[in-house]
Amino acid sequence: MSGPREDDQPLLSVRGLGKRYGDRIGCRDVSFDVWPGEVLAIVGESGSGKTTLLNCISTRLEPTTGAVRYRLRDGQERDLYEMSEAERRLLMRTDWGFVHQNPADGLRMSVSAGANVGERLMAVGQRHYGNIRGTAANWLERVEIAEDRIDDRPRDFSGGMRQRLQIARNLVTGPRLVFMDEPTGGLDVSVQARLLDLVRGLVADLGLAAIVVTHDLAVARLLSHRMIVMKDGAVIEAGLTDRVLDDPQAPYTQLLVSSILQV
Ligand SMILES: Nc1ncnc2c1ncn2[C@@H]1O[C@H](COP(=O)(O)OP(=O)(O)OP(=O)(O)O)[C@@H](O)[C@H]1O
Repeated sequence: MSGPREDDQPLLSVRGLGKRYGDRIGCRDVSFDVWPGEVLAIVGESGSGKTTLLNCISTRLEPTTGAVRYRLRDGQERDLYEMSEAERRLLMRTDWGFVHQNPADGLRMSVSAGANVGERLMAVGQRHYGNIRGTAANWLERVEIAEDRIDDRPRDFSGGMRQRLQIARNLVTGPRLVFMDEPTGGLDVSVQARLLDLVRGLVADLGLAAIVVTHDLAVARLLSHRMIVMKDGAVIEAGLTDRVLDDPQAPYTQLLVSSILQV
């Protein structure tokens, strides 16, 4: 799959990004671009620095070195770490989504499914109760949650339903970029397959850009246009997903790919 490039400027540009935890390296000298409508996968084994990188580019963790630039809706490009805290918070609310591996981290477990989706609309200024509930109901349907569950709480949902609800909560405000941290981790294989299909369809329909962290090459294959492979905090290979998986260049990537094929 090749990424749509209807736009000639990247949405997000990461340059020379590094994060140290004391003497320990989280990630180092990472550079890449994400284009509008493109899905980028960050893959690598446990401890390779994927989560550190995702947190640094989504402003959840301040990098030690480097820059992350983001192109706003008005076309202006801004360095995320030169923005004020208030500007960053606004961006996170209006332009970005963040799908956690554990839905409990991204949902309010004790309020209804409808409210979980609806309160995000209120956070961006919508006030009309009927419209908010209507939009929430519509989004629940889009993520295949039955209409009669709208007043149920996510703590009474299955793992797959919770994850689909978290996705609806993130997409309802029409973000341009969504970060996903192992979005299918911890789910049964059949549930994973269905969720991946759903995410793939939604991302394509909405023309969303997404950055997906996964240790699972099958997830990268299914969702992403392009991927970067990390080892010991550094990017050791990057390219179109099909190219990297079908013809890996770095010995480490060859090992990763062949170990999956043997399973
Ligand atoms: N808060 C922290 N304090 C110290 N070291 C950390 C911290 N968080 C991560 N690290 C270290 O940074 C390196 C990268 O970790 P990171 O969690 O980013 O990897 P990962 O690829 O996301 O792994 P996993 O798939 O297991 O989540 C590891 O050596 C890890 O021990």
